[in-house]
Amino acid sequence: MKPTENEIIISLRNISKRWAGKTALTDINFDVRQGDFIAITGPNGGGKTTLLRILLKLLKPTEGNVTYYRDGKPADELSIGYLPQKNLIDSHFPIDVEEVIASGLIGENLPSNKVKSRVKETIGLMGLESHAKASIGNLSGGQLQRALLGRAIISRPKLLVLDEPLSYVDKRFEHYIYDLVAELAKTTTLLLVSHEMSTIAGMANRHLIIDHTLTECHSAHHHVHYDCDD
Ligand SMILES: Nc1ncnc2c1ncn2[C@@H]1O[C@H](COP(=O)(O)OP(=O)(O)OP(=O)(O)O)[C@@H](O)[C@H]1O
Repeated sequence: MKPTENEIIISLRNISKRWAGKTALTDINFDVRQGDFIAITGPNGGGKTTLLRILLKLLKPTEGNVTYYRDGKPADELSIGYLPQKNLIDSHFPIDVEEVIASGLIGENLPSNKVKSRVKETIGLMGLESHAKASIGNLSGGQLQRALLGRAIISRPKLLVLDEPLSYVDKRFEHYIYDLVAELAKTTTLLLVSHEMSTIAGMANRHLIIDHTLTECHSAHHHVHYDCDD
């Protein structure tokens, strides 16, 4: 599939990142367009998470610029839902599933009854009804992953950034997440980091390999070798 011709919502220009002299990313340039479903893959340590964090403005690049656009004009903010890699979460933080999911609505200024109904709906969507009051430290890896995915989607963001959404999720729920992502892709711009060759990356319309530099592939069969087939 060809990239969509819709308007640009994020542009990255000449992004480089170095940590203590070690280069994580070199001269990355790309645009995210509204309606894109972008799958990002690449070897361990290639810089995928670093790139996502720069794109989310959680991390400053050593060089280069990230610009958000709304209605074609540069904007300070963009509504983004983010599912981080599970190992970036402190699961000892004393917070329960309902609170984690509700925290995805911070800044939305919704009335409390609306917040309640959205939380309930999202908990149902994530199959976490029986764990709503469980502290996140007592969840299995897959349950925590679902709670974090619920937090990422509850605000119905314009862009959803998913870093390895299938890690820790069991086979049964994996299919459920495929279907959910397919459904979300109809209305939401998606950026998905996925290690392995997977059906989920096959749903994307653009495929990027990040191995310190960026390569955009024009077929979806590159995941095994981290190399474009074409
Ligand atoms: N906070 C940090 N301080 C120092 N170096 C870092 C930091 N975060 C990442 N790095 C380094 O930057 C490089 C890219 O890491 P990053 O986590 O972005 O890769 P990745 O492609 O997401 O890897 P993985 O597939 O293992 O998740 C690695 O060499 C890593 O050690």
